[in-house]
Amino acid sequence: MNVLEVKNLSKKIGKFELQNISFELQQGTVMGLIGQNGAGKSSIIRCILNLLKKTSGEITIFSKDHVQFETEIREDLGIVFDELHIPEQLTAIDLDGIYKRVYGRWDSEFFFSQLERFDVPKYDKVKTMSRGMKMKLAILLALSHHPKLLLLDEPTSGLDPVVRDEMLDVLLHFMEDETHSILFSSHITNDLEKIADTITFIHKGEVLFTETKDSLLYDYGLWKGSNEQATEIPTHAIVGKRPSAFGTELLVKREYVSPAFSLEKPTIEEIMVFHVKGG
Ligand SMILES: Nc1ncnc2c1ncn2[C@@H]1O[C@H](COP(=O)(O)OP(=O)(O)OP(=O)(O)O)[C@@H](O)[C@H]1O
Repeated sequence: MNVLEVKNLSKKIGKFELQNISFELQQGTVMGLIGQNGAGKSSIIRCILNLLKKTSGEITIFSKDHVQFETEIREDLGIVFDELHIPEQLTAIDLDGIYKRVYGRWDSEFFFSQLERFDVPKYDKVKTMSRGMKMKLAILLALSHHPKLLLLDEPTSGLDPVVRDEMLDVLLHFMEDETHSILFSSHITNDLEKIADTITFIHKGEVLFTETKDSLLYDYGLWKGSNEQATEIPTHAIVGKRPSAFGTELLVKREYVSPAFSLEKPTIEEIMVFHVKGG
């Protein structure tokens, strides 16, 4: 069952355009939306949430139209942006009081237990918190009404590796329930490598591909060798090329390359960089 379906989404924003974006998020899975700065990831999430009005296309969440059933859908959605959009003079205690009135299923007990678990202070004003603290608070605010789908827009950008790891732990814990799903936009591909099941790659407002992480990492290989040896690799196998200390580094489609060539497993970051820059 798909919890989110985006079909032929188009949206013009100034000179930028999202063009015919389509992808599906299956229940119980995590999809990573990757792409360079300015590729259109945030705009897609904003269109899904109807914060940006789409020009055309169809978006359904839990099989319901995202505009027509917006209020109903919100109860089951947890949303985190890269900035915490709440008044800075409030404390976690104040926020509990506010969210309780917004969400029917708000769970104060869960919220306070998670604040304690992740060392987020209850009585401090948001403006006195570090960026890491604020992002942990943002995620806990998004989780404490027990949503079924999390939409996360660059939640780990600007965080140190320890806090990022803690955040991923929270998300992995959320995913232990198989009815839960996450759409997670990031250009920190390391994080996605840890938790994503599928990857949708956005480039200049278009979907370049959607693939499962495992097949993505299996389908591509990284070859390193001299410039001369590189000429033996069939050109249709080459996705991208860059100079290296050895001569040349190639990202190739494994299926078109003879097993005689030794290939390394690329990272998602390498797949992204070669696609964007190495053509
Ligand atoms: N209000 C706006 N007016 C004009 N152009 C905009 C506006 N908002 C976004 N854009 C443009 O839309 C494009 C896509 O931006 P978007 O924020 O969706 O990208 P992104 O992939 O999320 O990037 P990042 O990783 O930097 O957050 C960019 O070129 C941006 O300059």
